[in-house]
Amino acid sequence: MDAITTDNLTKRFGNLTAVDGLTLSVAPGELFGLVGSDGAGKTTTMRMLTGIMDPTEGSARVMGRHTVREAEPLKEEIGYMSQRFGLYPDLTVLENLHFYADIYGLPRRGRDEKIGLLLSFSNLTPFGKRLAGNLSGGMKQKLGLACALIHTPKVLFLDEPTNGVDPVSRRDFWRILYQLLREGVTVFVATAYLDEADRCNRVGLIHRGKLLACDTPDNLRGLMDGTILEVRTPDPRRAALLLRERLEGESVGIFGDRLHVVTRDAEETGRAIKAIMEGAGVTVQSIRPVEPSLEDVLVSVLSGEATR
Ligand SMILES: Nc1ncnc2c1ncn2[C@@H]1O[C@H](COP(=O)(O)OP(=O)(O)OP(=O)(O)O)[C@@H](O)[C@H]1O
Repeated sequence: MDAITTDNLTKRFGNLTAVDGLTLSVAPGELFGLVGSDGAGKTTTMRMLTGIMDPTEGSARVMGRHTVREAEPLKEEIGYMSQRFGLYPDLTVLENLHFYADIYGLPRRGRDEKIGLLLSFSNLTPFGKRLAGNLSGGMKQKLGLACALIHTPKVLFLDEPTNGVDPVSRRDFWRILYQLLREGVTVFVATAYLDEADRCNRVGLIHRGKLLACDTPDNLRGLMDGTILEVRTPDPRRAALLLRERLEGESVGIFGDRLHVVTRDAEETGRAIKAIMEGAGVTVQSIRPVEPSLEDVLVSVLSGEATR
């Protein structure tokens, strides 16, 4: 049995279709990433999968439970960390965990052991008595995760769990997720960070409610049409403006201090880039073909969508 299955899952708000005919399945123990920009439909998908919101059309099952007809028993199988996860800032770390233990009706016996385990698992043991409101952003996220795990769920839903968290805490958070995976938990994570998507077993790219592609990160990279030329220059912004204006039909993206140009003819385009930039007095440090990143794939799939 799959951990998650959806069939034509759809949600409309008036004229707006927030989630449009989503059909996918996630295997038990899999780490699945739902990737898309703001407003793509990730949160709405999560709300339907966790039984909080009913679909307008279609259906979903999680651990075999129908998300509408069996919403109550479903809640025992899943943990959900939403974007505005309900931590109580005036309660301590320990009190927050006890609060969630009460909500899930965790028996008194064994409760302290479970909370102790979760605290050490999330590296929060020394902070048990600190008010949640006084925790750093990264620690808040870890406490949120610990609370979502209080009842030992089989499937964990995380909605942009590391949004706004510093890189070190993000890495820490992912280390904890990998540990959960080793324990057999299925993780469904929504993220706008493509480096995080790259850590998933499979990734679904969602845009305007539609699933545009769904595969392993490697196979998604294989979807790239053409070669990526990486251009290094001290002035990437000016170079991008110039190349966008002068290179016909090629897509030009800025990736930090580099440009990525997608082309079907690497040699010819490489020569053209050099001539255009040098002609305009913009220094070319190097031009070389590179492996596409997931971000390249997303940009390429979305630009294909835009011209459709
Ligand atoms: N309750 C609602 N009523 C009306 N429109 C809504 C509602 N919830 C979401 N939407 C709209 O549905 C679309 C998808 O929103 P959703 O929150 O699912 O996207 P998202 O990918 O999670 O983005 P974000 O990360 O910004 O939350 C958006 O256009 C949003 O404005």
